[in-house]
Amino acid sequence: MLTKIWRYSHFYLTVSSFLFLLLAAVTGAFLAFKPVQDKLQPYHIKNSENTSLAQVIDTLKNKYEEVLDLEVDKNYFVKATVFSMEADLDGQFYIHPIHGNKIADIPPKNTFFEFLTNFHRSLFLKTPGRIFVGITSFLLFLIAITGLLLAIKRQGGFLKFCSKIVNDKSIQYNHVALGRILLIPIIIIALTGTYLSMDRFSLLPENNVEVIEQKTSSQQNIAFSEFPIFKNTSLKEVQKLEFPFSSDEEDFFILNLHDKELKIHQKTGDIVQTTHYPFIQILHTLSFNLHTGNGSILWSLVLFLSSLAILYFMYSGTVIALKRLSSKTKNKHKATDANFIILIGSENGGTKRLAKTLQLALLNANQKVFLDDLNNYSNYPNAEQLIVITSTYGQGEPPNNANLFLNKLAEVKIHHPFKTHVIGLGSLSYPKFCEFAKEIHKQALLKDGMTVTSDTPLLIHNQNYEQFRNWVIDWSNSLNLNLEIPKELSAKKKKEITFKIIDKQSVTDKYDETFTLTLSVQKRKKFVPGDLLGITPPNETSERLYSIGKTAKGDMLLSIKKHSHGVCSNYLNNLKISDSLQANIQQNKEFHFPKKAKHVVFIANGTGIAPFLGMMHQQTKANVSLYWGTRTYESENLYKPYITEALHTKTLNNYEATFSKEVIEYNYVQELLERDHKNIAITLKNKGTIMLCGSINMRDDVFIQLEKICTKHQLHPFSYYKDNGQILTDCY
Ligand SMILES: Cc1cc2nc3c(=O)[nH]c(=O)nc-3n(C[C@H](O)[C@H](O)[C@H](O)COP(=O)(O)O)c2cc1C
Repeated sequence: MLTKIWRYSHFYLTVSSFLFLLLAAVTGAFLAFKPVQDKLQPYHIKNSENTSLAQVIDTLKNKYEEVLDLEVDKNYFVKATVFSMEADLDGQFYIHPIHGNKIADIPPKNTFFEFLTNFHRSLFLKTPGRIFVGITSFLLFLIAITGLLLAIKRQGGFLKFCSKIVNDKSIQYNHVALGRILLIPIIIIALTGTYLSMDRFSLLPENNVEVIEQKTSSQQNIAFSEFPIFKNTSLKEVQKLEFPFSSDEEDFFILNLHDKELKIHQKTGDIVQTTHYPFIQILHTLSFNLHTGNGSILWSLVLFLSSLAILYFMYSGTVIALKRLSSKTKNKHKATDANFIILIGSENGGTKRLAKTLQLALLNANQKVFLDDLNNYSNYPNAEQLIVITSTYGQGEPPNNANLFLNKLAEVKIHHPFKTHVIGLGSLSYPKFCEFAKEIHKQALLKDGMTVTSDTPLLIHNQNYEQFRNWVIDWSNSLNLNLEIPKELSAKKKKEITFKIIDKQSVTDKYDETFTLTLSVQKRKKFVPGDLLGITPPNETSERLYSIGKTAKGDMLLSIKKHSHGVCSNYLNNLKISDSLQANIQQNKEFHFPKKAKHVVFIANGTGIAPFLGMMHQQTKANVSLYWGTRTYESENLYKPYITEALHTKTLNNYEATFSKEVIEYNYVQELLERDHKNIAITLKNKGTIMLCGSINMRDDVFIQLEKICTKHQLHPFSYYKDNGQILTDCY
């Protein structure tokens, strides 16, 4: 519920301030260069900020006939106002603080920055504009805070806020990851902007000024340059020094420091009055400097990046919001009339898109279907089929529109039984893959009236539409519905390219047939081992994905197990040398060889070895071990040439194989890992990477073994290395 409030607040606050925020961020980005421009003036004398005030006064008094005042700006450039008979040494100009010479005239204000500053402050609308800008600043503060709360929720709690964000390549990832870096500067910009506006409109409480009168202690006249206060004050502490108007004792030096103003007796050097600035004034200066970057190039750079980030957040936020809005639910039939009920758990709309495809297909087949959020679960008197489709978030938690479902499920009695199917959408990058769907499936099995037909829910990684579509086809066929469901979810057709088969090797043992295809890529299209090749066999609609390997010559290598009824594997097996093949290359950056790691361990079973065969040739720097599980000695022959060559060229340092159908000591890779626990522990400890490719079962067994190794060697918990990006998987 709270998340919903934050999300809506975040959304509506941004919408309401959109235009002003846009203008403020664009102008703010340009204005961030003002401190740089200021600092690039030639008046800056390095280290002069430590020069004592006494030294400067002495120099000026000797050099000019009369000195009126002295000012030190944020960049420690020193301005003096003097009287002189020489025309060009009269008035206010920049001086060298050590020898007092004039270095430059005060330049006229930069019209570009003047213009931008006015626009940024008031949009040229005078007082109403200033009010709008002030309110926008405050709204930006609220947007940043609600964004922070949402990011904390997304990460699974306050303590996990700084832990690694799983990069699912979504725009939401960029939104959160960038937000986490620049949130603090943005909050500072928003708060200081609000403060300056409030100050401008006198909305801040009045603070009493503290004035302390001091009695003069000495009667002795001393030279200015000997005044203790001048000797002990360096230029960097000074804002302004006004010289006495006349030699009359009633006229004093007025020295403005950063936190107080001092009245100094012009003969004795005694401080006769100290006025401490009110806190509000100090805060004003601080706010001004923080908001404008005044005096600091580094901070102005941060302000520039933050302004750009605000623009990016507005763009990415709009895309995220549009995605959510476009997946709003519309129903033609009522819940009480429908025979098909689709209930969804979705946070970002991906699940909804799949569910809506099914809803549309059922409507086109003249079926009464009702689609709703899992949280709205109730009684469905005419329901025959219930399809639950849900994603999982956080640490295996429900998405927002499904957090009440399990309680409702327990409460609502079912009067008319119906068949129930559970589909989970998740990502294998998370330790608790589709956990919420699994929980629903478990509860549904126990619920009277919900006839659950399969032992396990359908679990889908990365919103794989193909898998979902295949399920819909099987399900609708079993009901004799023959639904028409589109071949592709998005209208965008992936770009296919032509490959030529240049080699084929196969091995058959008594269990199965496995073969490799070497493909030459026309037009030398770029690919990296670990990318995926999407192949749709002729007269077929569904695409199959194969992990891509690479030969030493740079050709593409595929490793395929032939399934007796497998359409795609049979199609590929029937291809002959010189035949061509149409397919598309899909980048899979999460499974590329880690360029920086010094230790890498490859773990694979079956044809999962393919990407590693390519990766071995691509590297020379890391110490690489390959653990591979297969069935028989014969099956190893297919890959032997690649492995032998890599061992010879030392791009592979260690190779261990297990054979599950042979009578030997080690049958499965996880057993070899147990034996070689030290190698694994060293890899994890030295920030190395462990890459897994093969079956989900192998992955689960290997994970259990890796957990044990972490405990045995007193390393961090296994989840730490996963979160750290040291464990990469491509399992199916
Ligand atoms: C912050 C975050 C946490 C996630 N946590 C999990 C998780 O614990 N288990 C899982 O299987 N998937 C997890 N996922 C992946 C989503 O469930 C998956 O991307 C899903 O398709 C999103 O569907 P939706 O767009 O309908 O919300 C997470 C995604 C994000 C962004």
